[in-house]
Amino acid sequence: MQLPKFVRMVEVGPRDGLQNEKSMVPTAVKVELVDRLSDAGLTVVEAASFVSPKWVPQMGDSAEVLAGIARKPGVRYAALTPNLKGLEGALAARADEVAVFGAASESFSQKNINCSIAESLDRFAPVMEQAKAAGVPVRGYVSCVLGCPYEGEIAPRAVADVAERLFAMGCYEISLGDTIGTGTPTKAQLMIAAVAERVPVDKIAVHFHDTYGQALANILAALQMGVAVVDSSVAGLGGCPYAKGASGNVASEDVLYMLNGLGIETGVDLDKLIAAGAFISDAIGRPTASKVARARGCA
Ligand SMILES: CC(C)(COP(=O)([O-])OP(=O)([O-])OC[C@H]1O[C@@H](n2cnc3c(N)ncnc32)[C@H](O)[C@@H]1OP(=O)([O-])[O-])[C@@H](O)C(=O)NCCC(=O)NCCSC(=O)C[C@@](C)(O)CC(=O)[O-]
Repeated sequence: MQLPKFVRMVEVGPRDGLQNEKSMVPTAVKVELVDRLSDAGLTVVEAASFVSPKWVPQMGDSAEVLAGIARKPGVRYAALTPNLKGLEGALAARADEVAVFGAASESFSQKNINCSIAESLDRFAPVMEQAKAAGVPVRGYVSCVLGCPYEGEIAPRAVADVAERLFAMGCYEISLGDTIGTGTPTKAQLMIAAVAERVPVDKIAVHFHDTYGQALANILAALQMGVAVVDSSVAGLGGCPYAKGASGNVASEDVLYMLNGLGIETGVDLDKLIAAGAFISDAIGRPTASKVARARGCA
C-alpha cells in the first residue's frame, strides 16, 4: 500500500510526557513548552488533563496551563477528560477538544481509572453527550493495544471491541496506544487490521511508546496500513503512571525526521521542534530521549 502524503502529528508531550514527572514542573514551563510546540507547526497539542489531582498531581495545574498559553489560530489544544467532572473543567478552561481514555485490558482499566471497561464506557456516554452539546470534538484512546503490564498479551479482537464502541459513541478518532511499548510491526499490523474492520482506517491514530525501541518500526508498519495520524512526545518524554516500566512516547523529533525522509508532509519545522525538546529537557534536568536531537548536538 502507498504511504500517506500527509501525516497529522499529534503532540502529547505536555500531557502524556509530563504527567509522570515526579517533581512538579512549573506552570510557566508547561506554558512555554506548549507555545514552542504550536510555534513549531504542530496543529494538535495535548496540553492538559482534567483527572483527579490525587491520582496524577502533575496535571493539577491544567486549567492554569490552558489559561496561560498563547492560542494560535488553527491549533487545537486538547485535554484528557475521564468523566463529567473532567469535562466541566476542560470546557471551563476552553479546551478545543477532549479525550476519553479506555483500555483493552480489564486490569489496566481498573488500575488507571478505577473501573471496569464496561463501566468506563458507561461513564464516557454522558461525557460524549455534553461535549457534543458544547460543540467540542472527542477523541477516544484505547490503551494496552499490544500488551498489558498486568495481563500480558492482548487479543486484537479485544482492542477492536473497545475501539468500535468508542467510535460508535461519537469519538471522531480512535488512538491506539501501545502503552508499554512491547509491540512489534507484524503484531501492530494485525491489531490495526482487526480494528480497521470496525473503524474506518482514516479515523485511526497510533500512539506508540518506545520502551523496546520498536516505535518507529511500528509507525512505519501503521503508515503502510493507511494510518495517517501519529501521536508522539517531544524529547521522548513520558511514561504512564499506571504502567510500571513504560518509557516515554516515541520522540516527536524522530518521527518527524523519518516522515521527512519518507517525503511525507506534516507542516512541522524540525529545528523548532528540536529547540522545544531542548527547552523541556533542560527545564526538567533530563537528557533528551530523541536520537535525532542528540545527533544534532542536544545533550
Ligand atoms: C478517573 C478517576 C477520577 C476515578 O477515580 P475515583 O477515585 O474512582 O473517582 P471518584 O468519582 O470516586 O472521585 C474520587 C475523588 O476524585 C475527584 N475527582 C473525580 N474525577 C475528577 C476529575 N476529573 N478531576 C478532578 N477531580 C476528580 C472526586 O471529586 C473525588 O474527590 P474527593 O471527594 O475524594 O476529594 C481517577 O481514576 C483518575 O483521575 N484517573 C486518571 C489516571 C490517569 O490520568 N492516567 C494517565 C492517563 S491515561 C494514559 O496515559 C494512557 C494514554 C491515554 O496516554 C494512552 C496510552 O499510552 O496507552
